[in-house]
Amino acid sequence: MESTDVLRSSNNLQDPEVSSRALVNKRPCKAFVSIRGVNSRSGEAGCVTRKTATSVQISTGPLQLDGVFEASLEQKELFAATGRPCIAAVKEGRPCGVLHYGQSGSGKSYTTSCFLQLAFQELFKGMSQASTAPPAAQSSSLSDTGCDEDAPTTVRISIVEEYQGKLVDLVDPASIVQTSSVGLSGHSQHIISCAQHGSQIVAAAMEKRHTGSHKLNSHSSRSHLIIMFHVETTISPANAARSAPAKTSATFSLIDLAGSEKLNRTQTEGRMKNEALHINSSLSALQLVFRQLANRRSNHISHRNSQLTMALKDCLSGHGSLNLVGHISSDIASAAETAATLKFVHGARKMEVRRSPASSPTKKSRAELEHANAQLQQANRDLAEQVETLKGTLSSCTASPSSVSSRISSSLPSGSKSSTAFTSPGGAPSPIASSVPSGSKSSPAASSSSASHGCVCVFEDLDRHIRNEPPAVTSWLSDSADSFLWLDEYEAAIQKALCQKAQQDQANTRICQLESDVLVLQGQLAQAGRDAVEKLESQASGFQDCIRQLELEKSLRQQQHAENMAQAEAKLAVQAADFQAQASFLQADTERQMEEAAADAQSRLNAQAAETQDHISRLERAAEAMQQEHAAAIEEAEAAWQMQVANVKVQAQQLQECLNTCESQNLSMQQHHTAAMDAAQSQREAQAAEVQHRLQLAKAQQAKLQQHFSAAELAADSRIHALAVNMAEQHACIGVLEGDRSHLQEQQKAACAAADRQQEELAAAAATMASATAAKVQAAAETAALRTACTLLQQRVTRLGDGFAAVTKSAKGHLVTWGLVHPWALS
Ligand SMILES: Nc1ncnc2c1ncn2[C@@H]1O[C@H](COP(=O)(O)OP(=O)(O)OP(=O)(O)O)[C@@H](O)[C@H]1O
Repeated sequence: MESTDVLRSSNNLQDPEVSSRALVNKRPCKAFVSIRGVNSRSGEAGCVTRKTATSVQISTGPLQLDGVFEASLEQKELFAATGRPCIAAVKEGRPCGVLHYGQSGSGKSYTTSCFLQLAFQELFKGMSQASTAPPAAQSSSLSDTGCDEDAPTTVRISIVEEYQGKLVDLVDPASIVQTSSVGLSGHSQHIISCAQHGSQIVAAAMEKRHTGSHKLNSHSSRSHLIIMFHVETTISPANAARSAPAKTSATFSLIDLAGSEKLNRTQTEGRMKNEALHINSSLSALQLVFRQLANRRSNHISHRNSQLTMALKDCLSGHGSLNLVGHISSDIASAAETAATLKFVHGARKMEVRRSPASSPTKKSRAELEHANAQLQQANRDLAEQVETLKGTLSSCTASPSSVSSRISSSLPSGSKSSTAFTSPGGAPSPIASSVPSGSKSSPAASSSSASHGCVCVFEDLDRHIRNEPPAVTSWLSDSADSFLWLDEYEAAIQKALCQKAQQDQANTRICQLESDVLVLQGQLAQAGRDAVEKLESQASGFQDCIRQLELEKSLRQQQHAENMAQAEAKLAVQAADFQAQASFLQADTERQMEEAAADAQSRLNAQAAETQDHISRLERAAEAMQQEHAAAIEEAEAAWQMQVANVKVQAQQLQECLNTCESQNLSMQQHHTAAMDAAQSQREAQAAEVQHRLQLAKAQQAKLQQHFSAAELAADSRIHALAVNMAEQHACIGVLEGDRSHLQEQQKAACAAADRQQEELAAAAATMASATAAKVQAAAETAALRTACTLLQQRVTRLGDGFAAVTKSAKGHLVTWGLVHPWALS
């Protein structure tokens, strides 16, 4: 269905009238996109691709739109689909708009500038087609610039920007642009006569537009640009015969929005950040209006939230229509912005124009009247300007006819400035010549010098002749054309003058018409004002009556209130007495009830006391049983405890015995060591004494021997001689003594060796004693360890005793808590 529509609309692109009708008859808003970046037809990857002529492919699937275009290839096609139908519609009197929306740097301003050139071409092409003037007049009305000055369509342009919440007229900055109930007002309007003229105005205005540079665009628009083409079309008589209005007027708005910006992507600061905030806020207001229009349940449309939405009001209400062009980039980095733009553009297709509130008779007629009044005032101003210009021209002609004549004569070829200028080729006086006063028949130059009223008379006569005998004048002019070429130019001048006069007449007629319209409107307004005043007066008198009635009602109600109060007081007194009686009755009743309750409570208490007693005895029995159980349990626990204590004691005794054994061992070791030491000492002393004794014996023997030797020597001396005999004997005796002495020496050596052995034995005994000492130390350490173990065991015994006491106590506590035993029973 959608694609068929689009096919049809693309066929209709060649026929603006048909497509414009379609545009108005269908949804008020159509959505298009222009993709920039990757060439989607080449199949390169991007966040969005062109699927068909009316759909795009995004990550979530295809998205249906009214047209999809490649920014780099299809600017003209985009204009043909969006701008051209609008221009055709606006010529039929229906307001239209093209809105360029998208992220910063997506190509909105670039496309808008292309659109402007194409729109100018389209506007003026349309004009020449619509013109009903004869071809000769058309060609003659084209000026040197190619501008069509006589076309039946008037195009006025206004260029306004919304910058930081303010509206600025970019063509005439002195104008104060405001919003009104019909959209924007107060902006200057400038008639454009041709595309070139329009381009010049736009170029001058664009220089004043606020722009700035940021990361995404070095020439970024900082304002929303609103270009309005106010188009007034005069419908030809043929059309008028079909009962169409003679004149239509509507506005075509071309809007280049500033780019929606994410501050972190553009990285703007200071003034530009502020601008971005304003831009985003007015874009939000626009999105809100679009959402409200798309939501059928929304009755209020917030056009007044921003100037931008007020500028679009015309297109989004009544018979208006809007073509929304979303500019997107297929660049992956811009995927989020592209998705947001597509969402907005696609959502806009659901919009519906609200006709009900706007078409309420009073509002509609008032808005229309205001609009018509504004248009008439503007037209009046324009016409007054034109009349002034024409008057100026005429007065200059009247004041110095010589200048006109001289202009005419200067435009004539030099050879033709003769007295035959106003005669026919055959010498016959031309109809013009015959009408020209005699003084002016010689030559234009002569006429300029001769008559002060010459030129005006010439024009008036010419006018009369042309009006009375146009065929004669035309045939005369055509006959003369070959021979007197200058007459062509003269004729052109005359034609031009006639045209100007006709324009003046037309303007005067239009002024009269407009003045009468204005008068009618003023009359209507005055009447409406009078009606309103009468209505207000009647309402005021109605209100007065109402007030009087209300006051009457108020006094009546006050009286009634006083009566009601008296009645209420009487009622209250009766009620108070009733209450008093009721209170005394209630008191007696309460006392009785209390007594009954007390008796009842007493009996219940007695029963409860008996029950409690019974319960107590039951509890006591239970407590006794519990106590017995508890005593048995305690006995059992104590027996277990005793056994445990006995075990521990046995262990302690064993340990003590072990300790005693160790100590006795230690003692015996000490005794053994002391005995060993004493034995060793006494043995050593005995040996030493024996050695000493033997030494003494040896010494005594040696002394004896010495004595004996001395006696022998003395005897020998005395017996020198005697001894000589006995010398051998003596020598033998000496040998024996020597043997004794060596024997004694050997004995001494043996005694020394025995003493050494004794010494070694003593050292061994000392070593034994040392090892015995070490064993004693070890035994002492073991004793200490045993003592520590004993202490620990004793502590454990103490702890176990404490634990047992705590367990017993808590068991008793539980018994008391559970009410199984009375505390006194435990105590
Ligand atoms: N279709 C296109 N072909 C070639 N160049 C383009 C095209 N569209 C945009 N550009 C270039 O890209 C740049 C940014 O474009 P433009 O200023 O139109 O973006 P913008 O959407 O209006 O941005 P902003 O919202 O910031 O004003 C300009 O230099 C413009 O010349």
